Amino acid sequence: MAQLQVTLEVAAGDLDAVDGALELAGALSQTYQADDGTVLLEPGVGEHPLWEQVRVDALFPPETDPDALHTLLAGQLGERLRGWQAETLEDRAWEREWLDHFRPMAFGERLWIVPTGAEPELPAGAVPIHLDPGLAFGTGTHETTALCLEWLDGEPIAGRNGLDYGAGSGILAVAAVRLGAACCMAVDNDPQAVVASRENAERNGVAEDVPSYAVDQRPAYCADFLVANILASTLVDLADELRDGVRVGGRLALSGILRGQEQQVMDAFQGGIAWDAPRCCGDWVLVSGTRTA
Ligand SMILES: C[S@@+](CC[C@H](N)C(=O)[O-])C[C@H]1O[C@@H](n2cnc3c(N)ncnc32)[C@H](O)[C@@H]1O
Repeated sequence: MAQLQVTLEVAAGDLDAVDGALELAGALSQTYQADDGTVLLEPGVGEHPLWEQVRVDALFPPETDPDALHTLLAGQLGERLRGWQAETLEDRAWEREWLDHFRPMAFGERLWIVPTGAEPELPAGAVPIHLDPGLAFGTGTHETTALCLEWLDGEPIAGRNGLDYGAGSGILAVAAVRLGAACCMAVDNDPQAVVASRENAERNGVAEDVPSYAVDQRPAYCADFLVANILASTLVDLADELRDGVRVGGRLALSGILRGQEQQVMDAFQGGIAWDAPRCCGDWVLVSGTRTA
């Protein structure tokens, strides 16, 4: 399928924020070209002291509306969104290219994300998750996902029922069940994500315990724990629904929040949650807490 390519000119110091915003907006891949012509395929190039300006080419699914994407990114990035160009590229299996650059990665004490087909040697006690994100977000490489994986790894979720709201590839729901949860429902408003989540659950042998639904077609369900990695503005809009998705005494974790946005997200829940200390990774924050009322 043809893909939408968005090109941006980014000051090196803004690269992490732009990279994160592109991923959260649904970019399938990003490549970076420094102002000395060097082409890079890994984020973090903004840390190089000699590169003042980096060109970023990001690929999005074909159905992406460029105007809506521009509005979303402008809201996230403000003046850091510069040099915007959008064009449709010819057919190519862009969504598979990430596999060439994807290596096993550890999260928390036990979780390892492993590309489908790879069988690396892992330490004793490791819990591997085999992942092919398809076209949906959730390779485990993004800080917001990493924060959620580490949170799940540290929570007493064994035998409990979870809800992964905004599941993308289903990485968090699959991880929860592989860590011992009895069940973790995966819901998303993107039909491709529902398919990817089902496939990834099957690939990891947990399909029965990771039921995947379009968000408006899910059965009534009140979870012991809930994890939602979505943009801060969406978390604010969904606050009541997310709180009601977890039982009183249950736990919830919210990610996809840029530093400085966490208070706005917590305020949207208007009490009823006893918040833990926020956790940070790069520019991103995860807030978690216990539902009290
Ligand atoms: C940043 S991705 C997170 C994917 C995965 N959970 C992870 O942690 O890597 C956000 C996901 O939320 C979904 N999403 C966005 N708004 C939503 C909404 N209002 N209801 C349900 N899902 C939503 C998107 O389709 C996307 O798959």
